[in-house]
Amino acid sequence: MVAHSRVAIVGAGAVGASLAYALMFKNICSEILIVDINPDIVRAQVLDLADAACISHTSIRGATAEEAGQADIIVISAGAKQKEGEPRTKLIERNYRVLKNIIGGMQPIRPDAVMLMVANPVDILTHIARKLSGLPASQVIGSGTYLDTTRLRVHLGEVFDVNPQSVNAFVLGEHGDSQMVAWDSATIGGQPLNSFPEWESMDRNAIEKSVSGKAMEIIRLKGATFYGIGACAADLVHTIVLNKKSVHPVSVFVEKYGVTLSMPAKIGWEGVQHVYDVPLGKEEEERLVGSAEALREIQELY
Ligand SMILES: NC(=O)C1=CN([C@@H]2O[C@H](COP(=O)(O)OP(=O)(O)OC[C@H]3O[C@@H](n4cnc5c(N)ncnc54)[C@H](O)[C@@H]3O)[C@@H](O)[C@H]2O)C=CC1
Ligand SMILES: CC(=O)C(=O)O
Repeated sequence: MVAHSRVAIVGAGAVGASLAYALMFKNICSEILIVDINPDIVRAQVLDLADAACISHTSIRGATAEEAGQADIIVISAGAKQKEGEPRTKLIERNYRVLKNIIGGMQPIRPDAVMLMVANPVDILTHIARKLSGLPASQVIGSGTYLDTTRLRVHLGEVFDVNPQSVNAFVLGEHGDSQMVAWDSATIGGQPLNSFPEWESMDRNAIEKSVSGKAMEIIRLKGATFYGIGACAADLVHTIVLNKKSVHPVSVFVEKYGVTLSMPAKIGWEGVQHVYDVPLGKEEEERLVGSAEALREIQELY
């Protein structure tokens, strides 16, 4: 366990609770603070999670927004979620108000805190959180396409009969409808994916559709997604707390595109330490620019 590793989770619904559960069993945080506008949810989640925390080395308690502003890492998972058939961008008006309220309540935010946005639409809210919090861009990260990339790797792991963790392929751009897969740079064991015999027969459009549509399939079947993002967000917190300098696709302000979107980034104590420039084919670059444009249209409104 790391001594200075207090993590606040603002928004204690299904996503916040799944993150807390995944995080406590990593045994790297001294304390998890649970914050929500609904005091009954805070009490219920803390009571339930405390029974699990007893078997880990992390303590858990309810806290105020003001206390959350003094945590080392502040995760924001508060807000409305999509209904079946609704794009993530449809949530912006409601979740902008929620975010504004939360950031207002957390002031003064610790200047060295790292803020991790999870609520949707995550790229736009990450852009807004940076503006409202006044924190440097490198300290305000969105979970972005980490979850989509995980979904892609799970799918490719099945196609190539290999552990998904050994698939090096990224989903980039928006955590949403305009996202794209960087196929040309995808490798397994250092070997480009397009040199494998499976490449020709692989329906890449169908794979992209299945990856970007996975959230909606889960929402249709059980109303929400939470374990996948809980594990991804816990991994990002782990990377920050231990200064692991691991590379994950996260939402961050990217100079090259002038917007907040997902690119692979090296992550450690101070948040994003470096953003990598993935080599893209011409068509891929056009699609990523298209995703940036789609996001810019909305981000410019805030
Ligand atoms: N980035 C990603 O990959 C994913 C993002 N999400 C997003 O995470 C968000 C939360 O989803 P769920 O946990 O399933 O929803 P939920 O409805 O279970 O929980 C949301 C929580 O936010 C709280 N909340 C609302 N306004 C608040 C405020 N002003 N201050 C503090 N707490 C407030 C509510 O009381 C509720 O407990 C949604 O926006 C959803 O779309 C969900 C899955 C994946
Ligand atoms: C809900 C959502 O954003 C996801 O599962 O990808």
